[in-house]
Amino acid sequence: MSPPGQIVLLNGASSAGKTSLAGQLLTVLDGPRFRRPYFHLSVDAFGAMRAARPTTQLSPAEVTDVLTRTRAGFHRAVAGMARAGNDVVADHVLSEPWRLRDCLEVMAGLDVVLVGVHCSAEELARRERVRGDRRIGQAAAQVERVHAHGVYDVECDTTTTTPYDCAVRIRDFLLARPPGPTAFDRLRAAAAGRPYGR
Ligand SMILES: Nc1ncnc2c1ncn2[C@@H]1O[C@H](COP(=O)(O)OP(=O)(O)OP(=O)(O)O)[C@@H](O)[C@H]1O
Repeated sequence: MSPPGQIVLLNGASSAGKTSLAGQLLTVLDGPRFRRPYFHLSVDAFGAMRAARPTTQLSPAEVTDVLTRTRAGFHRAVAGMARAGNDVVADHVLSEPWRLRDCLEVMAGLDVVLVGVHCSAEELARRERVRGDRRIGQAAAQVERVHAHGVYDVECDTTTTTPYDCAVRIRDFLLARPPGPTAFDRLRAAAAGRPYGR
């Protein structure tokens, strides 16, 4: 079996530009320093795999259970791909604390690079209006919860930066990663009540 792959985990509100950035990353993470092709695993794509049964047939609690299982399965699929030796760009919305806790647990022992994908509230609302398939204001309402844990390895702001330039910023970070604990290391230590450096 190959050595485990790397997980580049993009976290940001809806419309922050995660999908666009992931597409660029798959192109930019190339060349002699990136010997294996990255895969893009998207939480939205996992949702789209579900049978399109009308949710009216399910109680609100059942809908919540389906969505929770979908996301828990996504976390395990991302970890499984990496454990099989694949490098992965995963995009997610860490808007509920359990999602991050679950990723910290199921991705234990793997190299995870946590990327904060930011965007201004005004630009999020503009994108929602253009897309037409998102409720206006939904993304801005998520922002605080999505970034509540406050720790990243690298961050980008898509408000005025193109997906390509954000991808180059992340590539440059990966090529010159500082030594020391990763964001996931620090979040795990904080969860265990022993913050790094104390
Ligand atoms: N850096 C950027 N600059 C300008 N527009 C962008 C940028 N990134 C994404 N967009 C636009 O914003 C919209 C949402 O982008 P995208 O689907 O990549 O976001 P997302 O974070 O994956 O959203 P969701 O979580 O809702 O699927 C698209 O119309 C896209 O073209």
